[in-house]
Amino acid sequence: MSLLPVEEALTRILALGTPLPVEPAPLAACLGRTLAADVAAARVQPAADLSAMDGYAIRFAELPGPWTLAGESTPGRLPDRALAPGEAMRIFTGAPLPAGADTVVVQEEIEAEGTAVRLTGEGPPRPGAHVRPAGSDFAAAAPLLTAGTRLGPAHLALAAMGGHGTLPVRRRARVALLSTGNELVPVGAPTHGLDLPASNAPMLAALLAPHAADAEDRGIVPDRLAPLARAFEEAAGADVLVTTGGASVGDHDLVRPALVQAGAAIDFWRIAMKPGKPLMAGMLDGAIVLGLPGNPVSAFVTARLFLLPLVARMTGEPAPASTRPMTLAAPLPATGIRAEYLRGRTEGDRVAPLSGQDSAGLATLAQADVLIVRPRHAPAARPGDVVDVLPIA
Ligand SMILES: Nc1nc2c(c(=O)[nH]1)N[C@H]1C(S)=C(S)[C@@H](COP(=O)(O)OP(=O)(O)OC[C@H]3O[C@@H](n4cnc5c(N)ncnc54)[C@H](O)[C@@H]3O)O[C@H]1N2
Ligand code: MOO
Repeated sequence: MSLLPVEEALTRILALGTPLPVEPAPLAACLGRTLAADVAAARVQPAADLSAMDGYAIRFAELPGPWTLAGESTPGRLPDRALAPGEAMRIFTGAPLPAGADTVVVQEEIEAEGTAVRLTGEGPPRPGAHVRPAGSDFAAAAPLLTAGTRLGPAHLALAAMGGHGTLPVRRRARVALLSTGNELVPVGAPTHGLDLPASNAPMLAALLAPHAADAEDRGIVPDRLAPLARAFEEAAGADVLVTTGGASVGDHDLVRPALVQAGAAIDFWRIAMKPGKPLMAGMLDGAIVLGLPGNPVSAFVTARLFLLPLVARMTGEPAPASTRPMTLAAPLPATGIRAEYLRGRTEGDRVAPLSGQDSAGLATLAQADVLIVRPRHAPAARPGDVVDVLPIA
């Protein structure tokens, strides 16, 4: 039995995925997304010289006054007249300066009685004081955001102020999840006897969520060829079809034959890793198919290693964190023909494997914050040796 090395499996899976089209998405849907094209301002900000304070618009050269009151300026509309010599206009924060004015005196330094406006304080220190000049935030067509920016709240606000209600990002990936197995029952349903909650679907949906991928749970399919093939045909409209279970060599492991019956082209099956050996990849009617093992930990590890980088490539999002070196706090045995991904827990700058590495053990998975990556044919490792770890929490 030949098992594909992990690196080659990843290369072949990534080769199946092409970046999804760039489309305008509403700002509310863009938080955390990666901008797919440069964005320029569609307007000038501020659109005119605006007051930064509540007070009086004057000519700086006419200080220290006094002035005659000449109407008022409020935000959102231009004053209906210019400032004549010797005049001051009442003005509010965010309101445009009348033509002829160049400075604002704050109202705390003014005494106004009827139309007489008098300076009571020191007055503005320089021409242009308390004025936000037109275009001082950004000019028309100014570059606002560059492609590749991970969009945060401030970027979204800047885009909105720049006149944009949408931003160009790659379309989110639609990932159909199919759980296979006669023993499975929906999550949260009462279990009788040997019923098993289909825990892989919520786990995979949660893994996918930060990577701009929407999981569509297509439910549970029994281990029978015809219903499996039918479910695969129906799910093929998704960008990626992910199955869990039925991927191994048992008599009830029918995912591969059912995929073939549905018309899928299988790229590879079975890889040199533990857990995760029965991984399968292929194409079905334009959808990429990943057949993950049913064991919950095997499904988690293969999704982390192969599914997440695939959707990140398709959606234009950064690939999930890669490995980093760390010092081992406990010994590890030599590995064989499969690379091993052990649930580990870090403490300070050291990492230790958790006890109990069975592929079905979710309690251990929930305690782990990294996978300790051990290459194939690695010699035994001792405390103090450096190993690669992959963050999972
Ligand atoms: N003779 C051999 N037996 C097995 C081999 C092998 O090479 N030769 N490989 C083993 C390895 S490695 C793995 S991993 C498992 C995976 O097999 P399958 O992908 O066919 O998974 P199932 O048999 O359907 O299920 C395994 C296990 O996981 C439970 N399960 C299935 N689906 C879910 C789900 N959606 N949520 C939670 N748990 C699920 C299922 O009940 C089983 O207990 O095969 C070994 N066998
Ligand atoms: O490769 Mo399996 O995933 O060890 O249990």
